Amino acid sequence: MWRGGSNTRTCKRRFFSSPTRSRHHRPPYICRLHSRGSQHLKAMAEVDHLAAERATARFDVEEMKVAWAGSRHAVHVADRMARLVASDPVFRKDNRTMLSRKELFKDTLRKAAHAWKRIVELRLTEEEADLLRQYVDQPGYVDLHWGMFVPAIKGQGTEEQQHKWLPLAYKFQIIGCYAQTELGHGSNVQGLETTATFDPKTDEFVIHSPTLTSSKWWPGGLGKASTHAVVYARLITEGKDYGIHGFIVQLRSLEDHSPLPGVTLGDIGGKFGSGAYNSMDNGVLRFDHVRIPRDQMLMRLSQVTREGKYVHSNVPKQLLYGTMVYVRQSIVADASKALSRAVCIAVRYSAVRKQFGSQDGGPETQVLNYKTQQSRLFPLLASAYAFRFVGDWLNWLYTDVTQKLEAKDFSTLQEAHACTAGLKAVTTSVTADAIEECRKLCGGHGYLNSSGLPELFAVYVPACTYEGDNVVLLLQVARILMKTVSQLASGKQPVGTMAYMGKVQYLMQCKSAVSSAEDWLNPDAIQEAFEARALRMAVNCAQNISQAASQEEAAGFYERSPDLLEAAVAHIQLIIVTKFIEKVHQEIPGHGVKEQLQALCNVYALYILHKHLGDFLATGCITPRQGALANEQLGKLYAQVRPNAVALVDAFNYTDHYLGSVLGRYDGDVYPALYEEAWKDPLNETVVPEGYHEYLRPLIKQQQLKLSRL
Ligand SMILES: CCCCCCCC/C=C\CCC/C=C/C(=O)SCCNC(=O)CCNC(=O)[C@H](O)C(C)(C)COP(=O)(O)OP(=O)(O)OC[C@H]1O[C@@H](n2cnc3c(N)ncnc32)[C@H](O)[C@@H]1OP(=O)(O)O
Ligand SMILES: Cc1cc2nc3c(=O)[nH]c(=O)nc-3n(C[C@H](O)[C@H](O)[C@H](O)COP(=O)(O)OP(=O)(O)OC[C@H]3O[C@@H](n4cnc5c(N)ncnc54)[C@H](O)[C@@H]3O)c2cc1C
Repeated sequence: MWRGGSNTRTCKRRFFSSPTRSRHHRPPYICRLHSRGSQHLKAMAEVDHLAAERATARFDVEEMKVAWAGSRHAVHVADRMARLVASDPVFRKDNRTMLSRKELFKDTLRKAAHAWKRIVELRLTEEEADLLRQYVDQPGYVDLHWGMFVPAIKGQGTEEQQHKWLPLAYKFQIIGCYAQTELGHGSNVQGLETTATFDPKTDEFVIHSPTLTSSKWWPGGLGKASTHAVVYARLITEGKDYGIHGFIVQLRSLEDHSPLPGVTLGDIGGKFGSGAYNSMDNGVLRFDHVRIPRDQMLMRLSQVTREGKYVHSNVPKQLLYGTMVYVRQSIVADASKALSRAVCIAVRYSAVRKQFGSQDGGPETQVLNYKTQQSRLFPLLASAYAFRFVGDWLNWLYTDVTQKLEAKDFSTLQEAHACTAGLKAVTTSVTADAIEECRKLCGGHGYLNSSGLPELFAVYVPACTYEGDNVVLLLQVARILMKTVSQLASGKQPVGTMAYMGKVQYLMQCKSAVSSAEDWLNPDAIQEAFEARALRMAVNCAQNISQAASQEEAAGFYERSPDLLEAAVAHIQLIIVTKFIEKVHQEIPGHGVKEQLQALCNVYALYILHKHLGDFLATGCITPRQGALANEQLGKLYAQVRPNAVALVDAFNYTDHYLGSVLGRYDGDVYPALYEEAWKDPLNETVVPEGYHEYLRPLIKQQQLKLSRL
């Protein structure tokens, strides 16, 4: 209805003849169209364009919301916080991609201050405050303050240090960040160059950046906002380098925010995408012999005495990496949020969008009905649910390991490291690719900022790099896999997520019993195929490394690292599949909810099997015929998901504000919204663009003159 040719033609004519005007003095045709748009929006406000889709759902959406959120309480709190944010004009974000970097940063400061005001006024609990910040949905210094600075002090500070610093941080009397990465080194933490040299004469550490490459580079919140940082530096005392340790360092005056003497700092510059992560002040920091009191070294794991003697508590030194482990597990939960947002937009829009299918002027086909659209989109929908459940499990594992560490039981440290590193790597890589796929699934309109997808991608994609580059993290998993394989011969039974490797005799020679497409619905068949694939890939790598007898083991590992990456991915995919199967085995209330989750679990597993068929065939876990049967079953599952697709994304319970997408609107009224949104662009503030008189008019006139001379 909005494609009416005659109006468009009128528009064009008048555009060319109109002088420059402000938006408030639009030519009549724009006002007419525009007000028609607004009236239309109003008239249609109560029309649910997706009602027919919602009516075909075969399960109780309210109960699915509970399964997704984890509990009825969680649904309720999230709902309240999301609405609180959506109804507050300060938290508006639809204009974000049009702001300059300075405006965007100031807007972030304003939102953070307003969020804090609301948290205090409403006396929100920690759970509520976290959710409120999540729904504000704008990266900023508070993420690092709460997400890394506070956890670093909690994890690595003594009781006394926590007692001193945490109350200041909790009340925002100081703002902190996590300053680890340097210009020259990020992945290689042991290669950091900043020094903290103990001076026994004054009982102080001298923090210094000896080279350009030792400049701290990247820490979020450092550039402009933070007053303090936990700085990671090489501890030097009595002339000896004891490696990397954490120190609390004040960077800016608490009076006027100016840098303290010896401190040079600023923002590192604009980043990928408009809006997006540019709201964050990632910073650069250099120290010129800055002195801090000795008691600002985080001393829970090791200490320096008044005399300068280094004392290491009887704990694994990797506990220094504890903050990264904590953040990695929270990033897995964030992956399901980002992925579910993109999928929600793509599913709703695919149900609204129609193309082809009618030869006689009748209704066209919803693009969601195309099998290709389903085979690209439904695995992503299933992955969002899979990541949600594995994220919950990882959170449980993290809590369990933390309790054990408190009791000085370090036996599960390796398991925590392997699972957080591996799951962080796989879920963020898949999510980043999936957001881009969702953009393509939305066709041309997906490329508009108003679809919300470009910004979501730009904000999300650095998750593949921060908190550990994904390749570097997967190689950590591979190393642990190789260690576990090498211990099998000595009879040591692997535990936790590696326990399946203990079935090595069976898994190395088992053959899948699948003989029909339906057989792939049996979770035992899936589990066995995934276990056998993961183990055989790991064992193959171990054999190849040891067969390179002339080489050192490390050199063999280096040579085989591309294969090792794939073995690590296979192991992590097994964990995700296993946790999804376990979830579906639990009692899940609500009409049809369990059946839907069962279908999604099968979609996830069979999609991975189909995508990595080469691995399954090469390791002899399944035959080509069984691979074809898996694909056949996948097609049947897509047909089962189709009538439930819109309701399955409704279960994420996202407000239109949080989604931030005209394509993903709950009511599906996409076209008027797209049309309306276009007029908000600053380029439409004048009908004749700035620059017309300088560049366009002279060009056109010159060409006209040339033509007239011919
Ligand atoms: C909807 C929108 C969502 C938006 C979401 C926004 C969320 C915002 C959240 C965050 C904002 C971003 C903030 C970013 C912050 C950062 O990036 S901070 C910097 C992070 N840096 C890194 O991650 C560096 C990565 N490197 C490392 O971790 C290490 O250098 C290493 C690669 C692990 C290597 O370590 P190292 O050199 O010390 O040693 P190795 O020889 O490899 O290992 C020795 C043994 O230690 C074990 N190990 C290693 N790490 C750990 C660990 N963390 N825990 C436990 N054990 C560990 C390793 O297995 C070896 O064991 P072994 O001796 O038995 O073999
Ligand atoms: C948006 C953003 C926010 C950040 N926030 C913070 C923060 O708050 N605080 C902080 O301290 N840091 C922060 N960082 C830094 C971040 O943690 C590092 O960038 C990250 O750990 C990767 O390290 P790198 O940059 O040194 O990458 P590099 O290690 O230089 O990676 C370059 C390439 O080398 C490859 N590579 C590296 N080592 C190996 C290896 N051993 N084997 C095979 N391949 C390898 C990588 O896979 C990659 O392809 C942030 C980064 C970003 C992008």
